[in-house]
Amino acid sequence: MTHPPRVVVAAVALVDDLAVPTRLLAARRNAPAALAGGWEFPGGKVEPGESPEEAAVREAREELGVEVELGALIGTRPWPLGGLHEMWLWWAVVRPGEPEPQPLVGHDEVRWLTRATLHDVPWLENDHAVVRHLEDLLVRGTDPA
Ligand SMILES: Nc1nc2c([nH]c(=O)n2[C@H]2C[C@H](O)[C@@H](COP(=O)(O)OP(=O)(O)OP(=O)(O)O)O2)c(=O)[nH]1
Repeated sequence: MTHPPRVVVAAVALVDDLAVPTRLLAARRNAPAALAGGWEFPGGKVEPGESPEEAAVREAREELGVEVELGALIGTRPWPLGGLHEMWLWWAVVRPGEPEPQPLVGHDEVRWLTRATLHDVPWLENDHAVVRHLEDLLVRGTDPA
């Protein structure tokens, strides 16, 4: 039996520094109801005629109001998100001179997490594998007391 191809989602693991990432931006979804309140990586579906990289940059602009620079892809293949979607995820940083990321569209809060606080928010179920993967890659930064 064949299955329809998964919908491709492009997203960013926005960090403070590509070489030495110590904090990661998580965003809390405000819709749809089934996902609202869950934390995720800013991103969304790749549109026709767009590369996944272009989609990741566009979604960061639309959702957070910032221009980002992409780093390396995280993992060697897309991360499965349940049976319907798969997610390409890039390291990324906010470009110099840009404002702080804001929850403009799709989210009602954004929060910088460190390795120590990475699991303090309820990540979407489908993101648990990639979040565990990132835990090993985030450098232990100093948390505010
Ligand atoms: N952006 C993003 N989506 C995720 C993550 N984890 C996860 O399961 N998803 C799911 C939720 C959605 O079903 C799908 C992404 O769709 P979306 O609703 O964010 O896409 P979009 O911005 O293009 O929205 P729309 O215009 O189609 O409504 O992937 C994640 O970490 N980031």
